[in-house]
Amino acid sequence: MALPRPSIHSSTHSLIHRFAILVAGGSGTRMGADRPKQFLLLRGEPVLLHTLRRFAEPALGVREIVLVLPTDQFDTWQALCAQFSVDIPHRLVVGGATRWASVKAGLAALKEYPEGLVAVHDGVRPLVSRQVVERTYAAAATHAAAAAAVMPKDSVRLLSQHGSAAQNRSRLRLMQTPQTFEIDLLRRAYAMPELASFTDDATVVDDLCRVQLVDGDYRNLKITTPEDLVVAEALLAR
Ligand SMILES: Nc1ccn([C@@H]2O[C@H](COP(=O)(O)OP(=O)(O)OP(=O)(O)O)[C@@H](O)[C@H]2O)c(=O)n1
Ligand SMILES: C[C@](O)(CO)[C@H](O)COP(=O)(O)O
Repeated sequence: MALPRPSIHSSTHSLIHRFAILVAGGSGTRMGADRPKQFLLLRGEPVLLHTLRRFAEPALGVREIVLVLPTDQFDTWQALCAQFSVDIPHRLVVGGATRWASVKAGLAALKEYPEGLVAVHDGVRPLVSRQVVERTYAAAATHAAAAAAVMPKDSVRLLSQHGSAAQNRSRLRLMQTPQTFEIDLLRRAYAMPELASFTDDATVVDDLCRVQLVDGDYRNLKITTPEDLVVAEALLAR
C-alpha cells in the first residue's frame, strides 16, 4: 500500500519519488539473543519499529517503504504491529540468505517504479536521523549514488603475514546506511550475481558509478552485539 501523500518537500528535488528498503532479513547471530535483534526492545519498542518510524517522517516524503523480513518472522512482525498499533503503510517482503539477496528481494517489490531514488537502510540502525537520510537522498539526486559514512575514531592497522602496519585513517571511512541510489542503477548493480558476497550497497554499485559519500553520524550505530543495545538505549534516553 502506498503512503497516502505525495513526496512534497522543500528541497530542489521534490519531484523525484523516494522509496526506502529496510533490510531486516538477518538472524542476528552476533547478538546471540533468543530472537533476531530487529525484534528486541529498545525503550519498550522493537528496534525495527524505531527504524520504520524514522523513514515514515512526513518531511522525508518517502512514497513507499519496503520491509524485508526473514521468511519465518512475518507472524512475529504482524503481531508486533498489532501490539504497538503500527499504522505506517509498508510492504512486507521475504528476505534471502544474505544481505545482498534481501536487498534484491526488496528491489523486486518496487518493480513497478521505473525511476526514483531508493534508500537502502539496515533495519537494525534505529537511531538514524532525518538529516542523515535527507543528505543521502539529496546527494543521490545529484550524483546517482550516495552513502552515509563516518571517519574512524581509532588508529587503524592492516594485518599482513609479516605483522601489521599503521594506516592513514584520514583516508578511511566507516560505511553506514542509508545508501541511496537511482533505482535503475541499483537494479543494474543487483543484477550481477558475482557481487552477491558484498555486505553493502555502495560496494555492489562501485563498478557502475562513483558513490558520493555524505556525513553519517556516530549515533547511527548498527545494533550488532549486546553492548550496542545498551548504547542505543542511552542515546534514545537523552
Ligand atoms: N540475510 C540477511 C542478512 C542481513 N540482513 C539485514 O542486513 C542488516 C545488516 O546485517 P547484520 O547486522 O549483519 O545482521 P544479521 O545478519 O542479522 O547479524 P549477524 O551477521 O550477526 O548474523 C540487518 O538489518 C539485517 O537484518 C538481511 O536483510 N538479510
Ligand atoms: C551495510 C553495512 O551496515 C555498512 O556498514 C554493513 O556492511 C553491514 O554488514 P554486516 O556484516 O551485514 O553487518
